[in-house]
Amino acid sequence: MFQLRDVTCQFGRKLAVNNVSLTIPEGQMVGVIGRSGAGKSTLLRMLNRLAKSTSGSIRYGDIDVTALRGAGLRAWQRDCAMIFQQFNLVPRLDVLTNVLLGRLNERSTVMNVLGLFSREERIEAIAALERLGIEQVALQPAGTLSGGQQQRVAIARALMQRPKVLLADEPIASLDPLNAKIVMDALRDINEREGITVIVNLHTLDTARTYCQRIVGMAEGRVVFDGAAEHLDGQAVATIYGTEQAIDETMTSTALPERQAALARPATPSASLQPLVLAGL
Ligand SMILES: Nc1ncnc2c1ncn2[C@@H]1O[C@H](COP(=O)(O)OP(=O)(O)OP(=O)(O)O)[C@@H](O)[C@H]1O
Repeated sequence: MFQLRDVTCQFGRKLAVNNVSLTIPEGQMVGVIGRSGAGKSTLLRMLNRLAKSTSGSIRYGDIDVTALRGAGLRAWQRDCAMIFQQFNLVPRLDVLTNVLLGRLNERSTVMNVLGLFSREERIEAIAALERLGIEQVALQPAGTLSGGQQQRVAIARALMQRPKVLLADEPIASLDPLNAKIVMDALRDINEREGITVIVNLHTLDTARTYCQRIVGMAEGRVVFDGAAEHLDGQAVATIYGTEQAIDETMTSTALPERQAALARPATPSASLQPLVLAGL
């Protein structure tokens, strides 16, 4: 489990995250919400050490995350995968290679320099793509895919890391509601089936309510709400978003009419061997 004690991150005079203490048991799906600038991204980035805390302690089980360096830090960043709003794929490389890049940290430098991936690694990458319903695009350049497809590739790449924790920094902020639903369903499925802890920053309140067992609300760097979705009442929302006015949650809704929702369900993975053949297996 994660244990954060009095964690602070300061940029110059700006306190991006201010004295945050949280305990996150393994296997939870946690939504972090708050206004722009509340400190959500900085909090997530400190968890996998893309950002360094200024003070306080972050532990994951026996690991003192804040003290990690070198090989220990690389191992942690493999265990703690992250996906981003802008997908961060290599657009000119094909989808399969992008997914295989999730394995780079575990391989020898020679294998990496030669760009060699084993048959087992390729099969695992195809299986990850199948699970997300996009195995048919395995050999297309990643940059030619739609945003929703690209985010699914990013999730497949994260799965290749065999992570213990999946951090998602506004993964649906650039997607339309249909693709947002596909991506959030995939994150929920990974959380439920593998028991991987998922911590996801969200702008849309109703998405947090629908998908997250636990919601953490941030305002000006501090945690101002921490509880179950059903306890997120009007007063809590006003504290998080700093407004007395009721927020119209349907404005940013990811809820879909039933017909569109049916379209959003990933197709059953095809029994066809075509992607494997295409991938040279
Ligand atoms: N590298 C940085 N250097 C200076 N200031 C930063 C840096 N990163 C974040 N900040 C500042 O810290 C505060 C928190 O930023 P952060 O990106 O964590 O907020 P956020 O809640 O994720 O916002 P958004 O929803 O817009 O992404 C903001 O005021 C931001 O300008």
